[in-house]
Amino acid sequence: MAIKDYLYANLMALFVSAGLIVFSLRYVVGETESKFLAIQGFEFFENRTKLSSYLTVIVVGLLFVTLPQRPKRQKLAPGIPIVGGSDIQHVKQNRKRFIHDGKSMLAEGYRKTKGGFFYVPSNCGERLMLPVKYLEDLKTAPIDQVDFVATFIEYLIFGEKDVRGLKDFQSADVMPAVQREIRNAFDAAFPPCEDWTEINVVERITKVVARVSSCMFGGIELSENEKWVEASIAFAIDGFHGAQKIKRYPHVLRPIAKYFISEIRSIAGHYAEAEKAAIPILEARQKAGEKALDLLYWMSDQAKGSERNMKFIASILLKVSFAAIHTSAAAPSQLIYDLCAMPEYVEPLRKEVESVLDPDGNIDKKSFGQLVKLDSIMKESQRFNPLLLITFERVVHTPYRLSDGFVIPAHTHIGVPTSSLLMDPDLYPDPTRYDGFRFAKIRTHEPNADASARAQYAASNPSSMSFGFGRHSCPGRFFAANEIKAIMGYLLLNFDMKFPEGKEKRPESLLFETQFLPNPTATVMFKRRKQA
Ligand code: HEM
Repeated sequence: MAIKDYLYANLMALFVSAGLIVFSLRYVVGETESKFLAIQGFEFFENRTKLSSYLTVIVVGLLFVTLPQRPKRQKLAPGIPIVGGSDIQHVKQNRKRFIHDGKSMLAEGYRKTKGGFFYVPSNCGERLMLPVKYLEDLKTAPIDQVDFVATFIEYLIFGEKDVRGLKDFQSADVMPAVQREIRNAFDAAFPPCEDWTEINVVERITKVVARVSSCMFGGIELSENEKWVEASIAFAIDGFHGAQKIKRYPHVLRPIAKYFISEIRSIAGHYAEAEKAAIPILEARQKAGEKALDLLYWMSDQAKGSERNMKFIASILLKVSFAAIHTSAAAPSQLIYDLCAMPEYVEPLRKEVESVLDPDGNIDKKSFGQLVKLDSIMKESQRFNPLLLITFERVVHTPYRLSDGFVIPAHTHIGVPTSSLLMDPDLYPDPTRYDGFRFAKIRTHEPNADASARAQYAASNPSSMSFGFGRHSCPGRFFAANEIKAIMGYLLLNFDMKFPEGKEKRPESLLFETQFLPNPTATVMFKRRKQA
């Protein structure tokens, strides 16, 4: 069976490899003249036998080295419906459809099964969508059986590293420095906006977020390092595009193919930039015995054994930026679009932010929790435009039995259809109505402290799955919540905004596989407010 799977999945690779072997063997016996190689001036290979031996060794080595990486064929659990039909023709069509229409496919599966099990075809096989009642069973499942890391094709490029420890980092302490940096970041990323000025929202807000997040990562020295900030933005983009390109290659060829993909080749440069930025900061602190409140200090302080290596710490910093920047930039971008479409929310939010400012014009540590309306509209904005349609994504490697006996077959991508849950009328009454203060009302009127806590932006629970759940739930969500509040607070107090004339429709989000991204080309007019 294993051999059959392997042949099936890597047929093309085997053809290519077999071709190369035949080619090299023919070379050994001297039946082929290589004019091409001669023209290209490969004098190095003066001896054809040598060349053929190299090729043979490379190809055979490649097959052996990559043999364990073969994809496993998936078996489907009996009786579970597949969105769009279960005959192979429809499944194949729907795998393609999922790339740009996954949201409605998930909604269909969720509606028809009333939140039960269903499969949704995708290019990583038929993904099994789980009812949320099983999250408790799975949240502590052994990592080698219910695997989080395997869901990220980017890890092929970046390598793996468990960064869960991040949840213990106290990000609230860096918020005063972060707020000072927000002013600098807007000055650098935004034009003066003395009059109405048209700005590409996603591009500029990503720059602001990258800089502000860098302040949390490594203080002002890191956030003012333009090369680092650029590298941290590009790392995620190259990682994403590189991963999309490498996915087109059979597993057996990926270890080689990655050297021919420009985005993946650029990644080495981003690591070098991370080292150039982080190592001098770490060294200076070590020399001076200096403590700091940022993530870099915290990581170096927590590092044990081989982790104490500065290059290693710099690489982790870059990987955290991958998880942090584009995710946190999406939220304010979507909220800006919402506020331009529903300007009636602007004044109440401004008033709330003004009411908690300290004499320096900052939001202090405790006051972030008092921004109930802002927190609420951030959550409502995320409910309508969740960054990820599916969360709690895992790969189940071996058959996994749930508490009621249902067995998830081996080699299955599982997940929760978050975008559909967020529109479930049993969880969110009148779900298609945008009610910016829906969660603020719950927090103000709900006597039950638990229900009130569940209505917070950073909550992670079976009805609020945007930050995942369980042992891999997003460790950066509390920082993200405060960072987005501080950025939106600054924007609300310092800018008026509106859609450009003739483009008043809220820009639609861009759907790609499981991602639902803020429209990357949309623009908004900004104008600086006159300070009283
Ligand atoms: C609004 C912004 C953000 C969103 C929507 C978001 C969403 C998520 C989601 C859905 C997961 C997977 C959880 C699961 O499958 O159970 C995750 C994991 C992760 N997030 Fe976030 N995230 C955000 C911001 C951040 C920030 C600011 C940081 C870092 C400072 C961060 C660091 C991480 C890390 C390191 C993981 C992997 C955790 C692990 O390996 O166990 N995220 N995030």
